[in-house]
Amino acid sequence: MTSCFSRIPVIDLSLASSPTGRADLLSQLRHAVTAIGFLYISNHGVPEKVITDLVDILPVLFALPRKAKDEVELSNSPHFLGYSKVGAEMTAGAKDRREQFEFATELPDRWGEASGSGRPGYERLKGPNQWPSQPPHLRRIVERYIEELTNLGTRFLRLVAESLSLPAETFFPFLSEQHRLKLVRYPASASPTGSDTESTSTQGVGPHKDSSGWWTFLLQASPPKVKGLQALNKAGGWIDVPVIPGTFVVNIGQAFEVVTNGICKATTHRVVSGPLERFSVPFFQGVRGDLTKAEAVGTLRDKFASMGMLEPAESEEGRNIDSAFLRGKYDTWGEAQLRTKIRSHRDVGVRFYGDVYERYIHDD
Ligand SMILES: O=C(O)CCC(=O)C(=O)O
Ligand SMILES: [Fe+2]
Repeated sequence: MTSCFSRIPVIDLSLASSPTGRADLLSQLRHAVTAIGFLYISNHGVPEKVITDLVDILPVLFALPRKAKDEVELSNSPHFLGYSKVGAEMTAGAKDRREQFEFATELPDRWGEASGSGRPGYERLKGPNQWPSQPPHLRRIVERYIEELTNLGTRFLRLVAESLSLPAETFFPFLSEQHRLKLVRYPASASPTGSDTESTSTQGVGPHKDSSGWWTFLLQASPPKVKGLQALNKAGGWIDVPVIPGTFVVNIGQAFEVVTNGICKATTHRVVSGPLERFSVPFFQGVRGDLTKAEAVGTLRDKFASMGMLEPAESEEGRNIDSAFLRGKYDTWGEAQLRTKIRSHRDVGVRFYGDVYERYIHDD
């Protein structure tokens, strides 16, 4: 259950290799994943240069002329990869004020091959990136970062499993070969002189639970004076998640909430833009498209029940998880995912997914 937390814990992953620190780490992690759903990790093992290369290239990338950004527009891509301009996305019924480049693990488009016919439509979410030709080295830097975060994600999942008293590799069978990442820029919101931050703040991204992955590993790529990210506690309070250099913010996505029968909650969060421009890089660990609801909910239920984790008071909450995947009419994670993508990028839906477009748009 997401508790009434007032701060987000910082968990030092280097304790994992200390014989005395490991038990401490696992107990801190267990509390963070079952009671908060949001945490920072420090000493995470991703080389500093891999991170600084990415952070340094963001202002250069976003300073590209409009024409260069439009050449890699997301609407060209059946895989929903590429550039989206400010205002292209809506969350919680309002327009988000951010621009972004979306990339993923580089994969061939197997759906489009003759031998791929008959594959489900969601397989088409996998495919090649659209790489802008400038700045130089962008592709190398992003690919290196994806590689490191993929490995971090795997190491982290082992620890989470252990913290829940499960075998270390419990969550691996749910993973996809594709992980997605966004390079995001929130423009500074206009700030009339003398007015306070609250009245000039705008929706960078509205309140949401992450729907596109398993776990999210977020790099806040701006200095600590730049605020914006907030997580919602059980009392309805928005708790600041300030920039802490050297850390990633880690939070639970909806599929993980489903697989853990609601024991680990996907915590609602948002970004409120202020007077300073802000950059961030969320990395969404991918979930296997053919994961069914029955498998997602059933695999661990007996295990959790036998460990006494699904007590009667909690089980109802666990079974009523607020997840589009469970509530929707589609049986696989891949279909639920494709539907979400088409509904937020309708031009891509019309252009590449004509066979399901009408059904996905009108099925609420
Ligand atoms: O930019 C951030 O700090 C958070 C972004 C986010 O929550 C998202 O893209 O899902
Ligand atoms: Fe998010």
